[in-house]
Amino acid sequence: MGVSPKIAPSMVSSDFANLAAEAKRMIDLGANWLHMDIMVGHFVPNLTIGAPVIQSLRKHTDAYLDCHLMVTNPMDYVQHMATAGASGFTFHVEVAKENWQELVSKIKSAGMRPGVALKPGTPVEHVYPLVEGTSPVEMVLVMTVEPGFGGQKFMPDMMDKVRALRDKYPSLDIQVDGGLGPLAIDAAAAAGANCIVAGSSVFGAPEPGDVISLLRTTVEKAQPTWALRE
Ligand SMILES: O=C(CO)[C@@H](O)[C@H](O)COP(=O)(O)O
Repeated sequence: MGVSPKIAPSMVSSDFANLAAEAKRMIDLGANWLHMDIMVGHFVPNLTIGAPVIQSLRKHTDAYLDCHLMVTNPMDYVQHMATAGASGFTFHVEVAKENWQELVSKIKSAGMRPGVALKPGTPVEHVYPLVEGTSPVEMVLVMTVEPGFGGQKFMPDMMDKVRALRDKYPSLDIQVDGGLGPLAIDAAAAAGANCIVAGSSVFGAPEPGDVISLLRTTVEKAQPTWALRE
């Protein structure tokens, strides 16, 4: 199995006034990626950060900045995010429509890694063409809450999507995001997720490093079972 666990604290749960220090703390505690939620008041009813904050953070870290764009017009943000120093650019399939190939090419040409996300109500089949295209995405993000806010409850029904993706694409990065922590990780890892986003469970823990390492070891233990199931 070629996919390694990638644990990505969701920085929307961090202290934004101390973002550089929070980012360093997470990487020092064993995080692989930093998950950056870009919300601009449409597509989701919340506002967080944009390219200027990514640019500021980039001056303080060389970590992989895994950017999830909850926007209706992802194409408009590709160059801004690349210039700011984003590493991954994940857009939503619900807004990608027929121009997704151009969007993926643009993301790659700008030097970022493309991913596609789907909301809880979106059938998993909608992302298959983007994984199988001539210029495919490199990660699928299965939302396990309605996007927009941290601290919501994990939706176990979404694991059918993760299982379907893992059975179809053994070496694809499959990310889950929303309500992940010590209680939900067993289900997510067993289904086949290897990229784990966790906000409140990490930042709210007395020992965030213990949560990061539990998330990682649970994925590592589940990995050998993925190829064995019927
Ligand atoms: O993108 C989102 C929500 O839209 C997530 O990244 C959450 O911010 C994760 O937070 P928790 O559910 O882990 O608290």
